[in-house]
Amino acid sequence: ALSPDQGEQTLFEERHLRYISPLGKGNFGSVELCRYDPLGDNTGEMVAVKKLQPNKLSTLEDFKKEVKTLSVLDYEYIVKYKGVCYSTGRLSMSLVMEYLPYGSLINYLDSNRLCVNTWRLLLFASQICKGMEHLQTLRYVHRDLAARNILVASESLVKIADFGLTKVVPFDKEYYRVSQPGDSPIFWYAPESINESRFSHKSDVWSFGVVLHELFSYCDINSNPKRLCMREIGNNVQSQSISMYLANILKNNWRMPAPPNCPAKVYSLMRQCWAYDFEERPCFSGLGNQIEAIMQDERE
Ligand SMILES: COc1ccc(-c2cccc3nc(Nc4ccc(N5CCN(C)CC5)cc4)nn23)cc1
Repeated sequence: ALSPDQGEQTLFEERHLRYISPLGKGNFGSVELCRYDPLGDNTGEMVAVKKLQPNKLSTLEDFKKEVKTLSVLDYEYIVKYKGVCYSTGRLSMSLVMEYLPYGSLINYLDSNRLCVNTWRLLLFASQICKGMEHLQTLRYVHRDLAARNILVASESLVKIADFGLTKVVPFDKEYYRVSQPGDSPIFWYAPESINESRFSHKSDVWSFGVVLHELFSYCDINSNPKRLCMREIGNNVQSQSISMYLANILKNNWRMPAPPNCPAKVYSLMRQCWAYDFEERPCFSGLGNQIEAIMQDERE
């Protein structure tokens, strides 16, 4: 169990957690929709329960760090932590979070592209940007910012989820270096993350630029970052050398093209996030200001 000094842990009793349906699977384990119904009369609240499957990649220790990370993050653009559930007998534990009814941003945009206009895409972008700004104030680096990890709470609210890869930047450094990269989402990675496993707020800004591209592509599978990069690299490249080819084309200043009908000012934001030199990339607060300015223009 997490010791009491690691923040208050609301304990959910497994016997009151009623399984309803699967919400998704990842290399960490699975997330299920449950109703927490201690009264047993179906009046309990719906919750998203992330069950840990300890395997070679993710251990109980990693999971406890993820729980700790989420439990200290209390912000409107970050998925809400509710508590933990220790399963009787079995070693594992579950993370209990608020349930966001609209699901992942990818599914939402793909099935609502006709009724989501530029202004709403910019609203979502500004919310993600504010969420990232909050993470930065706590010296957290997300390391896996991608549309697949953004959840939709309502037609006008999205939240950042999945802090499985999040790390705290040491107080005496400006970056976090990862030892074993594992199965990394390299198509969302900044060059220094691909080449040196170096992660910082500025590498999160690079990934934010990729999320902007996903937003303005309405998460269309045909313009998915992996597909666009692999088309440039050549689909017949062996898998172990893909990151080297990707690092090369980025070094030679190739970048993903603007999504169809993407406003020039928005594509310019993406290109700022994709500056090769991380010192030239904007910070999240500066990005937030630029997005709000473009929203003003879109409003008129
Ligand atoms: C990788 O998979 C997940 C799945 C769920 C979550 C998660 C965490 C924390 C809160 C939370 N709320 C929802 N809501 C949600 C709603 C609907 C759906 N889909 C409904 C339609 N189905 C066909 C697919 C899932 C998925 C998630 N998902 N969710 C995170 C990662």
